[in-house]
Amino acid sequence: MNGATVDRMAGVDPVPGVAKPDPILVVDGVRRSFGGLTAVDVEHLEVQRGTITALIGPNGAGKSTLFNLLTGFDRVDSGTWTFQGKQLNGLGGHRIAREGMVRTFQLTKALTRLTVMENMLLAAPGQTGERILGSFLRPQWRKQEEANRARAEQLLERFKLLAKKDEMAGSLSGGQRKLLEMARALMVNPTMIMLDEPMAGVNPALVQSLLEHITALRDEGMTVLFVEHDMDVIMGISDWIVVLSEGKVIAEGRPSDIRADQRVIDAYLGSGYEESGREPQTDTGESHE
Ligand SMILES: Nc1ncnc2c1ncn2[C@@H]1O[C@H](COP(=O)(O)OP(=O)(O)OP(=O)(O)O)[C@@H](O)[C@H]1O
Repeated sequence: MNGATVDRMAGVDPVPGVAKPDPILVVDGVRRSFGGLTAVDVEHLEVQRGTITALIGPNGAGKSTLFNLLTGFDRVDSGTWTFQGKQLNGLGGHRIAREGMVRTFQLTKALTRLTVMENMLLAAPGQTGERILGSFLRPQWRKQEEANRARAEQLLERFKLLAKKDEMAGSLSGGQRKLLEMARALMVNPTMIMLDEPMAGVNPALVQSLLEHITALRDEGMTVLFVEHDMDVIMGISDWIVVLSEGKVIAEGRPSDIRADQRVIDAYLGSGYEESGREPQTDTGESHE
């Protein structure tokens, strides 16, 4: 399961902005400021199809903001990005999800007062607006609903949540909510999944299971981009790591490249990381998304 056992990035130089052989996502000149603060300033970034890529960096580096911009939950000040060759600027989150790029949130968005199944069905394609049409085309609508329910059951089974399908999402543990969040994201059958801190607040017993789910998605051909602070997780499953600091990509490479990169050690990992193999000293407080 370790990204290091197969080099999916063979021949790619560990240089910020480096071109990839088969990029699914290409970001150019994406900038976003809040008042006088430049939160994101990414000159060029490519994400290789079919890999697990980690986006790491200190608190406030701009990781969540970049996720929000690319997935249509915030607007860029300038810049463009393409997903599978299609420019996504200006599209909202639902449209972008329909293009095949979905994301999860740092603080899970599971609706606590709906059941697990209801949460899944809400994430299904065609949930917004199409119900009105559905009232005129009821048989098709019912067929769609049945297909959505079947897919939801399949995914809940995969994520070991099927037994909980009629329970309120609010009754799930933190880790189970993360699993539900992943299952929900998969309802639209995406090509790429972006996970914002999938391990935050997860009981260690479930971390391994989440890791296996993430690597399984990659092994089935999906592209995974994830933000995470846990260095063991990052180094263990990533094919490639992108390091953001003050909104800019300061390094990218394989885990072995990143571990040895002096700029990354200075900006994020801290001296002593290499010897101890420990997590960097960072506050992972979830004050915002
Ligand atoms: N809506 C907002 N309004 C004002 N400032 C914001 C907003 N969102 C983010 N910021 C600021 O932009 C910078 C980047 O924040 P962002 O949340 O993207 O960082 P991050 O790398 O995801 O951090 P963390 O690891 O703590 O989640 C921070 O200085 C943050 O305070």
